[in-house]
Amino acid sequence: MRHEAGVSATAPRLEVKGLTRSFDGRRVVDDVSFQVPAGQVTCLLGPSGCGKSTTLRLIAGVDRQDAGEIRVDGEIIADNQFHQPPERRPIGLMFQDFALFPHLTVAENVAFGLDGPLRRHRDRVHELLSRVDMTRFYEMHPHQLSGGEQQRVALARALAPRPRIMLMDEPFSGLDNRLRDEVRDATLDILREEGASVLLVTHEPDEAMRMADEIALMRGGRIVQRGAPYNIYNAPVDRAAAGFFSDINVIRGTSHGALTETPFGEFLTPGHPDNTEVEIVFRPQHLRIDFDRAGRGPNPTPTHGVPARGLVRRARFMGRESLVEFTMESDGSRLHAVVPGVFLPNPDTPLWLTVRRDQCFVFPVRRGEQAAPRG
Ligand SMILES: Nc1ncnc2c1ncn2[C@@H]1O[C@H](COP(=O)(O)OP(=O)(O)OP(=O)(O)O)[C@@H](O)[C@H]1O
Repeated sequence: MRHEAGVSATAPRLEVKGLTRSFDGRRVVDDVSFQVPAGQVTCLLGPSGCGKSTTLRLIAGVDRQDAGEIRVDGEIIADNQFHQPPERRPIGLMFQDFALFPHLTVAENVAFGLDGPLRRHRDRVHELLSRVDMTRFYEMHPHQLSGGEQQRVALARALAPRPRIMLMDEPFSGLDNRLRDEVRDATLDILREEGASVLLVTHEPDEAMRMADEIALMRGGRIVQRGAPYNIYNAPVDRAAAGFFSDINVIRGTSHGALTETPFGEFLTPGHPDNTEVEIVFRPQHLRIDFDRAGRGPNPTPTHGVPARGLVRRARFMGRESLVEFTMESDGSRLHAVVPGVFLPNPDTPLWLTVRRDQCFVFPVRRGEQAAPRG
């Protein structure tokens, strides 16, 4: 590692600044900067192809950036001149195709990244296997283990050299749903106990919300938003960021005097100049449903505004909740509601809908963006 004068004792464990990488003239990682503090989990979250894995590969050192720098505990491991080889970086890797070596036993696999033969590392290997609850498999070979067990051995192997940072690229995607939650939580506990900082790549918002202290949302090679899961979910920077975490409803209107008229009454749209088109975005769980009483709905309230009538298009039971799709009488647009438990009204049932005002996000309409679907 290149040592520099003035390295701060409180430097982040991992710091990435202005990282850029192009392939065939296309920037797939574009000026990416973020930090991972010691002992914390940061998730790079984004759709397929947005540059998450490439970012991870640059940090691992298996690929080289065109520009930018990477520091660990304040010390440069890669910049425009210097490139520390991957095996010298204090970084552990767990990738999707985490394949264990089939001809080595579980213990030999775990000892693989340590210098010298297994007999010199028996204590450390035992400690790691006990931590992942796999000591009884010590002498076995990978083909004798289930997917989840192999995953745990892979974690023990990655942890063996005591990496300061663990890079994980969709490491749980090969596991079935129930096993995944279990392995995910156990892995996180172990990584925290070991004091490793984690950078996890995933395209699944649920996984990021479950694991991350901080989420860095990526799109088109750039980080578009960073923050704690709660903040990213509840204060998305734009419509796409809101829509990445759940279905969303979108109502369009034109702002006049910081107000926008909609079928649900007027919405406050401060900061949007007169005559700009805006989108009012909210999640399906914030669309409230009331029964039709002789052609009337509930009275308007400050929290829910004015009710608007919709006809049920279809309703589906999803297990813990029901998803009801409406066609709005006012303009034929479609809205979705999520209702806890079982609620399966017949198609064409008229119902009244209101929107939780404090759960709405207002964004300017960008050129080329699609309008909400119509029924
Ligand atoms: N070695 C390469 N040569 C050319 N293009 C590449 C190379 N590696 C990645 N790319 C391209 O860079 C873009 C980003 O790829 P990357 O694997 O980083 O995305 P990702 O966000 O991890 O996606 P996924 O979730 O599907 O793995 C993609 O369009 C990919 O085709």
